[in-house]
Amino acid sequence: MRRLVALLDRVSKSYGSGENATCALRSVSLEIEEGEFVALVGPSGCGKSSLLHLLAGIDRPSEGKVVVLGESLAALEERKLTEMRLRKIGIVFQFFNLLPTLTAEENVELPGLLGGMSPKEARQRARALLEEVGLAHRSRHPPEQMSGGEMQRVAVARALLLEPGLVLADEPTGNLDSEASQVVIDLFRDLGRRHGATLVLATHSQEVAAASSRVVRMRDGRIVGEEPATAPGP
Ligand SMILES: Nc1ncnc2c1ncn2[C@@H]1O[C@H](COP(=O)(O)OP(=O)(O)OP(=O)(O)O)[C@@H](O)[C@H]1O
Repeated sequence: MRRLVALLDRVSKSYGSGENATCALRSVSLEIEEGEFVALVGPSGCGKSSLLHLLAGIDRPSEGKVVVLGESLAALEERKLTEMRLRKIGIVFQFFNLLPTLTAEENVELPGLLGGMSPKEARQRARALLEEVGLAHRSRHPPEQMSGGEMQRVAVARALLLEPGLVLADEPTGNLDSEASQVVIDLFRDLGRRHGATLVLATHSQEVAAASSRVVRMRDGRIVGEEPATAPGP
Protein backbone atom coordinates (compact mmCIF):
# COMPACT_ATOMS: atom_id res chain seq x y z
CA MET A 1 0.00 0.00 0.00
CA ARG A 2 1.18 3.53 -0.71
CA ARG A 3 2.13 5.81 2.12
CA LEU A 4 -0.55 8.07 3.56
CA VAL A 5 0.61 11.69 3.31
CA ALA A 6 -2.42 13.45 4.76
CA LEU A 7 -5.57 12.48 6.57
CA LEU A 8 -8.63 14.42 7.62
CA ASP A 9 -10.86 12.53 10.01
CA ARG A 10 -14.36 13.97 10.53
CA VAL A 11 -13.05 17.50 10.39
CA SER A 12 -15.29 20.49 10.94
CA LYS A 13 -14.29 24.12 10.79
CA SER A 14 -16.31 27.12 11.92
CA TYR A 15 -15.27 30.74 11.80
CA GLY A 16 -16.61 33.25 14.31
CA SER A 17 -19.10 32.41 17.01
CA GLY A 18 -22.74 32.82 17.98
CA GLU A 19 -24.96 34.43 15.37
CA ASN A 20 -21.98 35.30 13.19
CA ALA A 21 -20.59 31.77 13.04
CA THR A 22 -19.94 30.33 9.58
CA CYS A 23 -19.52 26.61 9.22
CA ALA A 24 -16.98 26.16 6.40
CA LEU A 25 -16.38 22.39 6.75
CA ARG A 26 -18.79 19.77 8.09
CA SER A 27 -17.36 16.41 9.13
CA VAL A 28 -15.01 16.04 6.20
CA SER A 29 -12.91 12.86 5.93
CA LEU A 30 -10.23 12.48 3.28
CA GLU A 31 -7.09 10.40 2.79
CA ILE A 32 -4.30 11.47 0.46
CA GLU A 33 -1.63 9.00 -0.59
CA GLU A 34 1.91 9.66 -1.72
CA GLY A 35 2.18 10.75 -5.34
CA GLU A 36 -1.48 11.74 -5.73
CA PHE A 37 -2.51 14.93 -7.50
CA VAL A 38 -5.84 15.83 -5.90
CA ALA A 39 -8.05 18.61 -7.25
CA LEU A 40 -10.64 20.09 -4.87
CA VAL A 41 -13.51 21.52 -6.89
CA GLY A 42 -16.89 23.04 -6.07
CA PRO A 43 -18.75 26.33 -5.98
CA SER A 44 -17.35 29.43 -4.37
CA GLY A 45 -17.61 29.24 -0.59
CA CYS A 46 -17.90 25.42 -0.44
CA GLY A 47 -14.80 25.13 1.78
CA LYS A 48 -11.89 24.39 -0.56
CA SER A 49 -9.54 27.04 0.83
CA SER A 50 -10.55 26.21 4.40
CA LEU A 51 -9.57 22.59 3.78
CA LEU A 52 -6.21 23.65 2.32
CA HIS A 53 -5.56 25.95 5.28
CA LEU A 54 -6.08 23.04 7.66
CA LEU A 55 -3.71 20.82 5.68
CA ALA A 56 -1.17 23.63 5.69
CA GLY A 57 -1.46 24.11 9.45
CA ILE A 58 -2.40 27.75 8.82
CA ASP A 59 -5.62 27.07 10.70
CA ARG A 60 -6.72 24.46 13.21
CA PRO A 61 -9.93 22.43 12.97
CA SER A 62 -12.87 23.15 15.27
CA GLU A 63 -13.45 19.39 15.45
CA GLY A 64 -11.79 16.27 14.12
CA LYS A 65 -8.25 15.26 13.35
CA VAL A 66 -5.75 16.50 10.74
CA VAL A 67 -2.63 14.37 10.26
CA VAL A 68 0.03 15.48 7.77
CA LEU A 69 3.19 13.47 7.12
CA GLY A 70 2.61 11.49 10.29
CA GLU A 71 2.13 14.54 12.53
CA SER A 72 -1.19 15.30 14.18
CA LEU A 73 -1.35 19.04 13.59
CA ALA A 74 -3.67 19.80 16.50
CA ALA A 75 -1.05 18.42 18.89
CA LEU A 76 1.79 20.54 17.54
CA GLU A 77 2.75 23.73 19.30
CA GLU A 78 2.93 26.86 17.16
CA ARG A 79 6.72 26.80 16.77
CA LYS A 80 6.73 23.22 15.50
CA LEU A 81 3.82 23.96 13.19
CA THR A 82 5.73 26.88 11.67
CA GLU A 83 8.77 24.68 11.24
CA MET A 84 6.68 22.00 9.54
CA ARG A 85 5.10 24.56 7.20
CA LEU A 86 8.54 25.75 6.17
CA ARG A 87 10.22 22.38 5.72
CA LYS A 88 7.60 19.87 4.79
CA ILE A 89 4.76 21.72 3.10
CA GLY A 90 5.13 23.76 -0.09
CA ILE A 91 2.42 26.33 -0.77
CA VAL A 92 1.51 28.05 -4.05
CA PHE A 93 -0.95 30.96 -3.92
CA GLN A 94 -3.25 32.50 -6.51
CA PHE A 95 -1.44 35.84 -6.35
CA PHE A 96 2.05 34.30 -6.30
CA ASN A 97 3.17 36.04 -3.04
CA LEU A 98 6.69 36.66 -4.32
CA LEU A 99 8.81 39.26 -2.54
CA PRO A 100 8.98 42.24 -4.90
CA THR A 101 12.44 43.45 -3.90
CA LEU A 102 14.10 40.09 -4.57
CA THR A 103 15.02 38.55 -7.92
CA ALA A 104 13.39 35.31 -9.06
CA GLU A 105 16.44 33.37 -7.92
CA GLU A 106 16.48 35.04 -4.50
CA ASN A 107 12.76 34.34 -4.05
CA VAL A 108 13.33 30.66 -4.79
CA GLU A 109 16.37 30.46 -2.49
CA LEU A 110 14.59 32.00 0.46
CA PRO A 111 13.01 28.89 2.02
CA GLY A 112 16.41 27.18 1.77
CA LEU A 113 18.15 30.00 3.62
CA LEU A 114 15.39 30.15 6.24
CA GLY A 115 15.56 26.37 6.55
CA GLY A 116 19.30 26.35 7.27
CA MET A 117 20.70 25.38 3.86
CA SER A 118 24.07 26.88 3.02
CA PRO A 119 23.81 29.88 0.64
CA LYS A 120 25.72 27.90 -1.97
CA GLU A 121 23.41 24.92 -1.81
CA ALA A 122 20.30 27.12 -1.80
CA ARG A 123 21.56 28.94 -4.90
CA GLN A 124 22.44 25.75 -6.74
CA ARG A 125 19.08 24.24 -6.02
CA ALA A 126 17.23 27.45 -6.91
CA ARG A 127 19.03 27.58 -10.25
CA ALA A 128 18.24 23.95 -11.01
CA LEU A 129 14.56 24.49 -10.20
CA LEU A 130 14.34 27.68 -12.24
CA GLU A 131 15.82 25.79 -15.13
CA GLU A 132 13.30 23.03 -14.64
CA VAL A 133 10.39 25.49 -14.80
CA GLY A 134 11.91 27.03 -17.93
CA LEU A 135 13.00 30.31 -16.35
CA ALA A 136 16.79 30.10 -16.09
CA HIS A 137 17.00 33.14 -18.35
CA ARG A 138 14.76 35.20 -15.99
CA SER A 139 16.54 34.31 -12.76
CA ARG A 140 17.98 37.79 -12.16
CA HIS A 141 14.72 39.62 -12.81
CA PRO A 142 12.44 40.90 -10.07
CA PRO A 143 8.79 39.79 -10.14
CA GLU A 144 7.57 43.14 -11.53
CA GLN A 145 9.43 42.41 -14.76
CA MET A 146 7.70 39.07 -15.21
CA SER A 147 4.36 37.90 -16.58
CA GLY A 148 1.81 36.29 -14.26
CA GLY A 149 2.63 32.86 -15.67
CA GLU A 150 6.34 33.38 -15.07
CA MET A 151 5.71 34.58 -11.51
CA GLN A 152 3.64 31.48 -10.82
CA ARG A 153 6.38 29.22 -12.18
CA VAL A 154 8.84 30.98 -9.83
CA ALA A 155 6.37 30.38 -6.99
CA VAL A 156 6.19 26.67 -7.89
CA ALA A 157 10.01 26.46 -7.90
CA ARG A 158 10.10 28.17 -4.50
CA ALA A 159 7.52 25.75 -3.10
CA LEU A 160 9.73 22.83 -4.14
CA LEU A 161 13.03 24.11 -2.80
CA LEU A 162 13.01 22.07 0.39
CA GLU A 163 11.49 19.02 -1.36
CA PRO A 164 8.28 19.13 0.67
CA GLY A 165 6.31 15.97 1.29
CA LEU A 166 3.10 17.83 0.46
CA VAL A 167 2.49 20.67 -2.01
CA LEU A 168 -0.69 22.74 -1.66
CA ALA A 169 -1.99 25.25 -4.17
CA ASP A 170 -4.99 27.57 -3.90
CA GLU A 171 -6.36 28.57 -7.31
CA PRO A 172 -2.88 28.51 -8.85
CA THR A 173 -4.20 29.41 -12.31
CA GLY A 174 -6.92 31.78 -11.08
CA ASN A 175 -4.99 34.85 -12.12
CA LEU A 176 -3.55 33.57 -15.40
CA ASP A 177 -4.69 33.59 -19.01
CA SER A 178 -5.33 30.25 -20.66
CA GLU A 179 -1.90 29.90 -22.25
CA ALA A 180 -0.03 30.65 -19.00
CA SER A 181 -2.46 28.37 -17.14
CA GLN A 182 -1.60 25.49 -19.43
CA VAL A 183 2.13 25.87 -18.72
CA VAL A 184 1.47 25.84 -14.96
CA ILE A 185 -0.89 22.86 -15.30
CA ASP A 186 1.75 20.90 -17.24
CA LEU A 187 4.26 21.79 -14.56
CA PHE A 188 2.03 20.46 -11.78
CA ARG A 189 1.35 17.30 -13.76
CA ASP A 190 5.09 16.68 -14.06
CA LEU A 191 5.82 17.29 -10.38
CA GLY A 192 4.71 13.83 -9.32
CA ARG A 193 6.80 12.19 -12.00
CA ARG A 194 9.94 14.24 -11.43
CA HIS A 195 9.82 14.86 -7.68
CA GLY A 196 7.42 12.23 -6.38
CA ALA A 197 5.44 15.21 -5.09
CA THR A 198 2.01 14.83 -3.54
CA LEU A 199 -0.19 17.69 -4.58
CA VAL A 200 -3.53 19.02 -3.37
CA LEU A 201 -5.01 22.05 -5.05
CA ALA A 202 -8.24 24.01 -5.04
CA THR A 203 -9.46 25.09 -8.43
CA HIS A 204 -12.37 26.38 -10.50
CA SER A 205 -10.56 25.34 -13.68
CA GLN A 206 -11.81 22.32 -15.63
CA GLU A 207 -8.37 22.00 -17.22
CA VAL A 208 -6.61 21.78 -13.86
CA ALA A 209 -9.14 19.21 -12.64
CA ALA A 210 -8.65 17.20 -15.83
CA ALA A 211 -4.88 17.08 -15.22
CA SER A 212 -5.30 15.71 -11.67
CA SER A 213 -5.31 12.06 -10.65
CA ARG A 214 -8.38 12.51 -8.40
CA VAL A 215 -11.13 15.09 -8.33
CA VAL A 216 -12.80 15.69 -4.95
CA ARG A 217 -16.11 17.51 -5.29
CA MET A 218 -17.26 19.74 -2.43
CA ARG A 219 -20.49 21.51 -1.66
CA ASP A 220 -21.61 23.37 1.47
CA GLY A 221 -18.61 22.27 3.48
CA ARG A 222 -18.91 18.58 2.61
CA ILE A 223 -17.32 16.17 0.18
CA VAL A 224 -20.11 15.12 -2.15
CA GLY A 225 -18.27 12.98 -4.68
CA GLU A 226 -14.99 11.79 -6.12
CA GLU A 227 -13.71 10.90 -9.58
CA PRO A 228 -12.43 8.38 -10.05
CA ALA A 229 -14.66 7.06 -7.29
CA THR A 230 -12.77 5.57 -4.36
CA ALA A 231 -13.93 2.27 -2.87
CA PRO A 232 -16.19 2.75 0.15
CA GLY A 233 -14.45 2.19 3.48
CA PRO A 234 -15.06 -0.92 5.62
N1 LIG B 1 -11.54 33.79 7.96
C1 LIG B 1 -12.86 33.59 7.76
N2 LIG B 1 -13.77 34.16 8.58
C2 LIG B 1 -15.10 33.95 8.42
N3 LIG B 1 -15.61 33.17 7.45
C3 LIG B 1 -14.76 32.60 6.59
C4 LIG B 1 -13.33 32.78 6.70
N4 LIG B 1 -12.73 32.07 5.71
C5 LIG B 1 -13.74 31.49 5.02
N5 LIG B 1 -14.94 31.80 5.54
C6 LIG B 1 -16.26 31.31 5.09
O1 LIG B 1 -16.20 29.89 5.06
C7 LIG B 1 -16.88 29.40 3.92
C8 LIG B 1 -15.91 28.58 3.07
O2 LIG B 1 -14.93 29.46 2.51
P1 LIG B 1 -13.71 28.96 1.65
O3 LIG B 1 -12.85 30.16 1.38
O4 LIG B 1 -13.09 27.79 2.29
O5 LIG B 1 -14.44 28.51 0.29
P2 LIG B 1 -13.84 28.22 -1.16
O6 LIG B 1 -14.52 27.00 -1.64
O7 LIG B 1 -12.37 28.20 -1.09
O8 LIG B 1 -14.35 29.50 -1.98
P3 LIG B 1 -13.68 30.19 -3.29
O9 LIG B 1 -13.78 29.18 -4.39
O10 LIG B 1 -14.56 31.39 -3.49
O11 LIG B 1 -12.26 30.54 -2.92
C9 LIG B 1 -17.45 30.60 3.19
O12 LIG B 1 -18.78 30.77 3.60
C10 LIG B 1 -16.59 31.74 3.68
O13 LIG B 1 -17.30 32.95 3.64
